This record gives sequence, structure tokens and C-alpha cells, in this order.
Amino acid sequence: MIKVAVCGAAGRMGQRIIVAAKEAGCTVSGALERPGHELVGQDAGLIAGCGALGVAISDDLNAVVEGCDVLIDFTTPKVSLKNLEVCALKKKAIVIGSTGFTPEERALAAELAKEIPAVLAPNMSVGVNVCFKILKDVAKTLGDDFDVEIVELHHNKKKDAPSGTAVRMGEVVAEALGRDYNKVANFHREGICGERTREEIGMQTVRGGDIVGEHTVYFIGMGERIEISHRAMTRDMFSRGSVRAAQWVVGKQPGIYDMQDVLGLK
Ligand SMILES: NC(=O)C1=CN([C@@H]2O[C@H](COP(=O)(O)OP(=O)(O)OC[C@H]3O[C@@H](n4cnc5c(N)ncnc54)[C@H](O)[C@@H]3O)[C@@H](O)[C@H]2O)C=CC1
Ligand SMILES: O=C(O)C1=N[C@H](C(=O)O)C[C@H](O)C1
Repeated sequence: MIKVAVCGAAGRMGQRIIVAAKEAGCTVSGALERPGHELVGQDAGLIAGCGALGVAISDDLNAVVEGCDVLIDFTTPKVSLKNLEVCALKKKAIVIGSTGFTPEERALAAELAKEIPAVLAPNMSVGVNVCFKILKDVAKTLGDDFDVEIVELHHNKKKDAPSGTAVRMGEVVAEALGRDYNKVANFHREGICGERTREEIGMQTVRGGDIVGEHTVYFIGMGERIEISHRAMTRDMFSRGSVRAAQWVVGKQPGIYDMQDVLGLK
């Protein structure tokens, strides 16, 4: 039975991950929150709604990492990089679901993960990861004749844009078409912005209410259109996916992995 600790334990994802870890038969060995959070000291299971676990939410990163086999972290890139650093020092595995990493932060994560096995994935659901696979084939098959636009919708509390999933979808499509995502992604159209270029990949963001997460990639040709959509109805497949990743990553060789590795989709 692996010992799982959860960072961001009082957050929307953290609470669901605690429930999923318990349901999967893992030992929840620790729960972390930011120093000063009002729920530090409270029982993590009671906060998550799955009954008392006898694990108090802590703000002591070193102690929590020390006591686990694997840390599951859904917070922010800066916090995740700090967690990765501590896990690397203590030779513990880590699963990171945080999104909004800059290319430089992703490179730093890969560097730190040379010491330990780490899963870093913007979306832990099976459905989205199957979409990544399909998108590669569709983009390759359609080639340059279809314009690609990506639209994502999320709740009004989300801090990063576009979503990590939308960025990964853009990267997958760009790579399949032989383009550089960082050069062809177009996040902004306003005023007389000129005709669409053939190469660009439009990235549109919608925020509102309690939308869990929706992504559509449009391949728009002359007289026809393909839409590949994923809609998340709850956060539970993200949390179950993160626990599956935690069970998979313990004991793996050091390095950075993604959900495609965990699910055997490569
Ligand atoms: N990879 C995936 O499948 C998914 C990724 N996400 C990503 O996960 C992240 C978190 O999302 P939510 O749970 O909705 O956000 P949230 O804001 O509800 O939760 C984040 C939690 O992290 C805590 N936190 C902040 N600093 C901390 C620190 N230094 N130590 C410990 N805890 C700290 C906050 O107090 C908060 O409770 C976002 O980046 C989001 O995009 C969300 C859903 C699925
Ligand atoms: O912040 C969220 O809620 C979500 N974030 C992830 C992302 O940025 O892709 C995944 C999911 O869509 C929910």
C-alpha cells in the first residue's frame, strides 16, 4: 500500500484527490497547505468529506514529504517547482497536475526530475489523453488545408489561461503539422487584425461560473469542419487519474513522465 501525500489539500482538486486516494486503498500519509491557510491543523479527511483520516493538514513541506512515497501536487507552478526540489532532495516520487508553467519552468522541472521519477501532466483524465492521441492523427491526415482553432471553457476561479490542456492540444497539433507552437499560437484578435494566416493556431479562452473544463479543437476546411471535443462533468476523473499516476510512478526510473506514459498511450 503506497503512502500518498497531497499538496493543495484544501483546494478544489486536493480535496477530491484525498477522497480518490482513500477509495483506491492508498494510505493518505500527509496533506499540505500554504502557511497561514485557515484549515491548517484540521483533519484532511473531514475537510475532503470522506470521514476522519487522522491526518492533520500541515504547512510543513519537509515533514510531509519525508513521510510519503509520493507527493501529489495540484497548486501553482512556483509551488510545484519548490515541491519538486524537496522531493528530489529526499528521493521521493511526485505527480504534478498544476498548469500555467512557462517554457523555462518546464525546463527546470525536467532538470529537477533527473533525480526522481515525476509525472507532470496538464490533464489526468483518460478522455483528454485519448484526445491528444487522436489529435495527432487527425492533424497529420488533414495537413495544412484545414485551419486549426482551439477553444477552452473553465470556471471563474481558474487563474491561468489558456488552460494547460489547451496548450498541450496546441503543441500536439503544431508538432504534427511541423510547426512551432510558440511561434504559431495566436491568443488575441481585435480590431483590424488582418486575415488569418494559414499557419496560426487560434487559442480562445472562456471563463464563467462553475464549468469544470471543456476543450474543443476545430479543424476548419472549405465547406466542412471537424470538431474534437472533451467535456469534464466532474473533477473525479482528474483526481482518480492522479492517484493512478501516483501508483504507477513509485519505483520508476528517474525522469519526467506524462499521463500518456501512465496510460500506455505512447
Ligand atoms: N492536471 C489536471 O488534470 C488538472 C489540473 N488542474 C490544475 O491544478 C491546479 C489547482 O487547481 P484547483 O484545485 O482548482 O485550485 P485551488 O485554488 O482550488 O487549489 C489550490 C490549493 O493550493 C493551495 N496552495 C497554494 N500555495 C500552497 C503552498 N505553498 N503549499 C501548499 N498548498 C498551497 C491553495 O491554498 C489551494 O487550496 C491548477 O493549476 C489547475 O489548473 C486542475 C484540474 C485538473
Ligand atoms: O483549473 C482547472 O480547473 C483545470 N485545469 C486543467 C488545465 O488547465 O488544463 C485541466 C482541467 O481542464 C481543469
